[in-house]
Amino acid sequence: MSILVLGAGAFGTSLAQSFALGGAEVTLWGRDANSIAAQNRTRQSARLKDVRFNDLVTLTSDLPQDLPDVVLLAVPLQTLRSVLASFPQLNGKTLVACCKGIELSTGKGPVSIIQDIYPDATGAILTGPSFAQDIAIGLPTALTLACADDAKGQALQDALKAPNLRIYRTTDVTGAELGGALKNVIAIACGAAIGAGLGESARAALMTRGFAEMKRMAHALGADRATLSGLSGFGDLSLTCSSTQSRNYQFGLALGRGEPFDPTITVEGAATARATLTRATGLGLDMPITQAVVGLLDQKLNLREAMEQLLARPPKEE
Ligand SMILES: NC(=O)C1=CN([C@@H]2O[C@H](COP(=O)(O)OP(=O)(O)OC[C@H]3O[C@@H](n4cnc5c(N)ncnc54)[C@H](O)[C@@H]3O)[C@@H](O)[C@H]2O)C=CC1
Ligand SMILES: O=C(CO)COP(=O)(O)O
Repeated sequence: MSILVLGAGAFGTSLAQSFALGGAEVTLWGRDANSIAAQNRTRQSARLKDVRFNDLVTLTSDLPQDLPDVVLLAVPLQTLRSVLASFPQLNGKTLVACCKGIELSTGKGPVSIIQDIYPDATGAILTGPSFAQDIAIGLPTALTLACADDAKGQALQDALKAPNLRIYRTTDVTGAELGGALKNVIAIACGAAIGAGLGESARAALMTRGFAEMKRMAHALGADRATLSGLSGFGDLSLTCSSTQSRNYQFGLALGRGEPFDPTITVEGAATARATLTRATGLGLDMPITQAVVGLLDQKLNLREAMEQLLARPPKEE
């Protein structure tokens, strides 16, 4: 079995390492030729601590014409369309999105983006509660693989083997995409609440009511509510809203403390909050926490005002 991983950041590196440990020959492609050459020389990951590449991982910055059938796409969601478009040899392959978010310019998730560019490809998404550093050092992790065609999903599930990964399967692509995308927005809200000293009770309220927003949007877009209760939804929401390993949560903490945040760090929830709010407005959905996050990002609200707005909403049934 051979696999290509596009994107040699944290997540791409961890998946390459894990599937190599499972016996696959993995090509890990990164755009930065100098960094790839250095990692090839040292066999140490530049992105993850204490990770020495397995011998079955080949690093390259030069994508061959002839590609393996299974390609994992581990680049930030907002760059996915342009990365796909720059490699026409991806046409017809099984393309597995390993990114979380909603595209700002179209309101689409990663599998729809894949289908836009390569209608003949098989699109799927691998998502769920997983920190790259944990995966790369072999800690046990469970993920969701969503593919609309169940037979192809099953073949992919069989192919993607790693000793520390347990991969569950679903055909609900929309539900899996939305869970992974929207949990990052709620994690920013939770980080902001903790950063501003509003306390653990406030965080629990934001997580729970944030989950209600996630399910509301998923239902409106035809997803199965049960998917949202699984690894890709509730599972990832609970991890991301409670761990300082999460960059979305860290970004929220900085917002809440009024501190700057390194703009080069991948924080998918920021663009996704804006894309989600636009989509929700179009669908006539009430998503007050997402709206508050966008207000904070756009500096139209401060944290006290955002909390006051949420608390002053008319009473309703849970
Ligand atoms: N880091 C983690 O623990 C996890 C990350 N993810 C998801 O994986 C996706 C990627 O995130 P990370 O690997 O963590 O981010 P990262 O910031 O560590 O790496 C992103 C990689 O994408 C590359 N990249 C950025 N723009 C590019 C472009 N235009 N063309 C080619 N390459 C480009 C960068 O050079 C970098 O190597 C995100 O959607 C994230 O939500 C999912 C689960 C866990
Ligand atoms: O998606 C993740 C955990 O499942 C990683 O979260 P961050 O992108 O917030 O670091």
